[in-house]
Amino acid sequence: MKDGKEPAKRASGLRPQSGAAAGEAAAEAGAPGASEPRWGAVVVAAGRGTRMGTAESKQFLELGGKPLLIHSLELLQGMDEVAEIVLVTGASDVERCRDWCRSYRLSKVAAVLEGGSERQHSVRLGLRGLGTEWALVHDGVRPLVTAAAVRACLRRAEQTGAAVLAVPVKDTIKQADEHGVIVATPDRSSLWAIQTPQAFRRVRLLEAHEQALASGFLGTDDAMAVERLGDPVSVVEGEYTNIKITTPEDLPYAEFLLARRERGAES
Ligand SMILES: Nc1ccn([C@@H]2O[C@H](COP(=O)(O)OP(=O)(O)OP(=O)(O)O)[C@@H](O)[C@H]2O)c(=O)n1
Ligand SMILES: C[C@](O)(CO)[C@H](O)COP(=O)(O)O
Repeated sequence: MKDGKEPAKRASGLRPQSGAAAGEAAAEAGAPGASEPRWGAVVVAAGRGTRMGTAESKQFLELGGKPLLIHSLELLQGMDEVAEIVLVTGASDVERCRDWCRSYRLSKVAAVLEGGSERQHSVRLGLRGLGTEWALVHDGVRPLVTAAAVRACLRRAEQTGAAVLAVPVKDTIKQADEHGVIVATPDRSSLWAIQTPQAFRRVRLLEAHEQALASGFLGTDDAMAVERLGDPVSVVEGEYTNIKITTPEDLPYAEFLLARRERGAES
């Protein structure tokens, strides 16, 4: 992986027309949906998965018979709101990701780009590859997000400018000092566990990430970059099943949730 400060390399055209260009063409032609907001998606998959500890990066491990990453790409591919997708991955994985995009017929994937050393850098590089007014950012390791949840997040962002999926915290949360002694118990009623997608006006999010880079700020999600500019970011209640595959026990749980979903039980 290269350092995030270098410019993003645009792929040599998995899909020739950018979402913005496609939207303009549709508007000119008076096509249905021409006036709908056109979303671009950055799917980040350039992490090393150190907490998972597998030789293969977790985003490429098999889930339900296909690489884990493909699940959320297929979901976004199927959503009318999404005009184009930029996939960001590690330097040595770009070619196999391009191959998968072709074989899984992910025609909305306009580019597969090389990411940066931190999630924040990967997002910024991905945003530079999009041409849409609105941008959502999704972790490639959250394969179980549903279209209903994504849609709710996008709709709220269109109303407020910025929105993220989240679920209310179920446990009591404690803050402990360096000796492991509790120092505070924040009021759980205002605490949310934050997920992706996170949705914004693309130019504002890019500006937020560029300012974060310039000032050496490193956040663990995209909202943090926007919050520090003073912009309000809304939380949209999502689903507890939208788990991030992070540690080994997450994978069999995801298999269970996927199988249950495929049997037609609740999501
Ligand atoms: N330099 C990075 C780091 C992370 N990510 C992506 O950001 C998402 C969330 O990150 P996380 O779960 O922390 O993934 P890893 O960084 O791979 O995991 P770990 O922290 O255990 O190494 C993942 O889809 C991951 O691939 C990325 O694109 N570029
Ligand atoms: C963005 C995120 O998914 C929100 O929960 C998360 O913060 C990214 O992963 P990490 O484990 O914090 O690196």
